[in-house]
Order: sequence, then structure tokens, then C-alpha cells
Amino acid sequence: MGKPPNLYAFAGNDELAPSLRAYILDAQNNAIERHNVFRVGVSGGSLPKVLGKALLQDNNADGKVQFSKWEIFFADERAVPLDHEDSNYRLVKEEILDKIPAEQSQPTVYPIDVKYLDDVQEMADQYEQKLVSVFAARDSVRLPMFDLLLLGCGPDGHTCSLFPGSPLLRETEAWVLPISDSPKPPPKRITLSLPVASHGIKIAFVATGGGKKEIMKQIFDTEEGRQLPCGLINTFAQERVSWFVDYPAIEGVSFPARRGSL
Ligand SMILES: O=C(O)[C@H](O)[C@@H](O)[C@H](O)[C@H](O)COP(=O)(O)O
Repeated sequence: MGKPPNLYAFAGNDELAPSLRAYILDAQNNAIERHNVFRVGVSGGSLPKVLGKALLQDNNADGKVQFSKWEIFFADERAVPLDHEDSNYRLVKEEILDKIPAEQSQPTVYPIDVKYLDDVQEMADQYEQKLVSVFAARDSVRLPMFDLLLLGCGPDGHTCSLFPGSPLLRETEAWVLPISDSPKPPPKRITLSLPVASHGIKIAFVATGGGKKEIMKQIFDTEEGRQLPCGLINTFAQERVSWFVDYPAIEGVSFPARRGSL
């Protein structure tokens, strides 16, 4: 048995952001030392805004965000044009990429191929091929290993676009999966599979607000919650997982949280 996931709690996003930044910088520096690149998978929802807050602070105070070494992939994406209001790419662009000061280099970003908006299976296959080309030939790695996965947690316990009870949770081979009937709109999406989403060197969840407290209680304090997508990642990845939450999100949670710092 490994160690349990880490649960870090803060008064609000302003207090959470510097610790998230320190955690990301540590993952970045280790990755650059290991292979001179930082491969990150990122979700949508409320996450990109918090990431912007964490990453776009003064770049010299506590280490440097080296965006030129970043390769950003989407842990899940909606099958919509890249400038559509539902696009996770658009969110990441508006909250982070567009705000990187001009003197810094931009990261390499891997959006979905919008040629396949009408065929999510093809879109998922194409995105998987992108991962294959970056993470090595398919037959030489069983799973791509992200240096860091930055994920959200839905009020039903979903993460990426892996929803509770979905047959997609049983996938063991594919890296990227199509969805045509997502319970959260829009219905058509692609997502990393559970084995890939559990395989990051580090995995961070960001979950804030009182709307998350019931699901946090389930995920951390109940057996049933451990079967939800977020709970399964906790179980599979154990101490490689860190949760960054605010106090309202863990009100009533018994699982011990470290409050106020990493
Ligand atoms: O495309 C999506 O729907 C998101 O990637 C999704 O997986 C998100 O991370 C969670 O729904 C949490 O969203 P909030 O942080 O907004 O609650």
C-alpha cells in the first residue's frame, strides 16, 4: 500500500494560487532536468482561471515558469470550434496563453483537430496519434506519462470527461476516448482514458467552492466515493495525487487536510 493522496486546503483562490504555483514549478523543474521538456495535460471548467492566477505572477520571485519548455495537451476537450464559448482550448488561451508577457516564449499547445468535429471517434483517434508521436511509438510505451496532469472535479465526481458509471471507465487499451452523450453539456467530447489520467508523474486536482463539499466528503470519506472517477484516480495514483481545495470545499470532510500551505 502506498501513501494516500495529499489534500491541501486554503482560505480561497488568492491563498491557493501561490502554493499551486510552487507545486507546478517543482514538477516543471524536475521534468526539465529529466528530459528538457515539461508535458502537461490540462482540463477545462474553473481550472484555467486558477492556473492563470498561479502561473502569471511575477516570474522571478520564486522561480521561473519556463513556458518555452511546456507542451500543453488537453485532458479533455469539447468537440466545438477552438473559438467557441464551450472550448477548453479557448479558456486556456484566454486565461493563460494570451496573458503571457510578450518577452516570454509561448508554450507548444496541442489542440484538437477541428476537421473531425462531426466524428468524435476519429477526433479521439487523431488526438491519440498526436500523443503517440510525442510520447514515443505506441509499441514502445504502454501509456503516455505526463509530467503533470492538472484536473478538475465535477460535483458528481467526474474528472476529465470520465463520468460516474460510464463504460469508458473500463477502457484499458485506448489512450483517448470519444464521448457522444456527456451528461454535462456539450455532449460531444474527447477525454484521456482512466489509465492515462492515473499515470501522470504528478496529478493535481483543483476543486473550490461550497458546491464541491458533498462530493469531496464522498470521495475522501466513503467507499462509494472511491469508485467515482476522481476516487479511482486517488486509489490508483495514491501519493502522486495532490488536491488543491478551499475551506468551503472540504467543510465536513474527515480526511486530514494540510491547511494554509504545501
Ligand atoms: O470540459 C470539462 O467539462 C472539464 O474539463 C471538466 O472535466 C471539469 O474539469 C470539471 O467539470 C470540473 O469543472 P469545474 O471546476 O468548473 O467545477
